Amino acid sequence: MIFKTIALAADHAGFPVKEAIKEYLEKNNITVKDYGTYSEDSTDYADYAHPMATAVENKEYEIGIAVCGSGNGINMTANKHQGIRAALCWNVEISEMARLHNDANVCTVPGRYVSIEEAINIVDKFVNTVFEGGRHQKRIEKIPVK
Ligand SMILES: O=C[C@H](O)[C@H](O)[C@H](O)COP(=O)(O)O
Repeated sequence: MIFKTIALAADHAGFPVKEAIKEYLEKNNITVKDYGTYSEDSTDYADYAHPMATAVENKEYEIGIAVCGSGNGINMTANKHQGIRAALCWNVEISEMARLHNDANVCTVPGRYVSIEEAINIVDKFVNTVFEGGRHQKRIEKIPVK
């Protein structure tokens, strides 16, 4: 895997998938910081997405992986951070493109719409794909609002 330190976040809808991802990453000797949530009790995705995104933005962790029901809420929240490029990765190909073309540093997964196996495959592709650079470099540099 390219990345060795990963921050995790989820709401209640993403909790089971987040737990499976955490187990998978730890089995692969990745240093994981879990920003919660820690159960399926109803909660608010922004409370977990913001700390995860801050940690990635501050380079405490190389990338983030975040799960909510649709993936959208947690994705929107993470993308409010200047240093974050969060991509909604709903299949393996999109996950690969998010790294190849967008140098995404947060992978958001729609926990209610993918199986555990699909989620692991999405994450596996994300953490093993290198940004292509080249023409894509100047494009990602144009994303932030100055
Ligand atoms: O974008 C938001 C996420 O999909 C949430 O996980 C979802 O809205 C939670 O829904 P509920 O409160 O009905 O479990």
